[in-house]
Amino acid sequence: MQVSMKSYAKVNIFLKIAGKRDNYHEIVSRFVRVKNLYDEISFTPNNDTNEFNLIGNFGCKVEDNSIYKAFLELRKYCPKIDAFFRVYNIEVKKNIPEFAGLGGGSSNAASFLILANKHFNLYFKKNKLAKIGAKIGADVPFFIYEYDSANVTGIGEIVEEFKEESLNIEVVTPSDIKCHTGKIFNCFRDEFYKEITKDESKELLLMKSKDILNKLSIEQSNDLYMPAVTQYPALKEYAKKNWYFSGSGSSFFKVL
Ligand SMILES: C[C@](O)(CO)[C@H](O)COP(=O)(O)OP(=O)(O)OC[C@H]1O[C@@H](n2ccc(N)nc2=O)[C@H](O)[C@@H]1O
Ligand SMILES: Nc1ncnc2c1ncn2[C@@H]1O[C@H](COP(=O)(O)OP(=O)(O)OP(=O)(O)O)[C@@H](O)[C@H]1O
Repeated sequence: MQVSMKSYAKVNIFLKIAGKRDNYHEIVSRFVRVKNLYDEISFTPNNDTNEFNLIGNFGCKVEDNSIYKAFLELRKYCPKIDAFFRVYNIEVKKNIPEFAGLGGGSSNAASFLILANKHFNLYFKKNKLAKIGAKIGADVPFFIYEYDSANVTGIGEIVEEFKEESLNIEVVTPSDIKCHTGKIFNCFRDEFYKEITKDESKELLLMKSKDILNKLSIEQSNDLYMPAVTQYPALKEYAKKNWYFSGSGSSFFKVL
């Protein structure tokens, strides 16, 4: 018996900083799922290692993997999953590039929690799964709710569905530039710090994604763009008209 689900990428139509919270930043952002770019996560039988077994093309050790971290968090609420994952594998067909501003690791963690919630009949509600997910990464709550478009605030834990037409998004990820999220937030804090006003925030959160991109430049739409270009100057070569920057990068995207 096999269970599986798609683990989508996301882009940030806009990402503005609204304040600081310890060494994190409060954000005001529109997240949109990219329906044609996803990993596939499955629980598959025949794990003969008698321990947690994660199969997939990752750039990090198992103990640093967001899926493993999600497993450890969920096990606190449901110890029986330990025995299950000694005889079942977690297999991930990776398509989302890492360090790309596409939420790959966060999306995988959320998909693991959603799949396990169903498979083990835990009946945890979305807000409980989102609370568990928030401990693993700031973007995990967005993926837990499974909205196509959402307004995300707080440090990523406040997720409100935004109803709009389904968007067709094209993504380009420079293969040779790996953007470290923490490094880019720190550069923003040190060299580019400013906070969005309440009025501007209110206006953007009400606007359709296409209208936002027609109104704002790449620099205006994402506060992390200039810090990213400062840290990784080679990004400039990829900046083209009507292309925008997702999260902390390195990906650019276009709404078709
Ligand atoms: C840039 C975004 O991807 C936008 O969607 C998110 O804000 C970042 O989400 P993420 O990659 O899941 O971030 P995490 O892995 O939780 O945090 C990585 C590092 O980014 C910085 N960070 C992250 C999120 C946030 N709201 N403020 C921050 O300052 C912190 O230094 C943190 O140590
Ligand atoms: N399941 C996973 N899939 C991809 N990367 C993962 C995973 N678990 C941990 N990581 C690690 O997380 C780090 C960042 O990867 P991730 O893909 O989440 O960054 P990102 O694409 O920049 O996401 P974001 O949009 O949140 O910044 C890398 O070191 C990567 O190896």
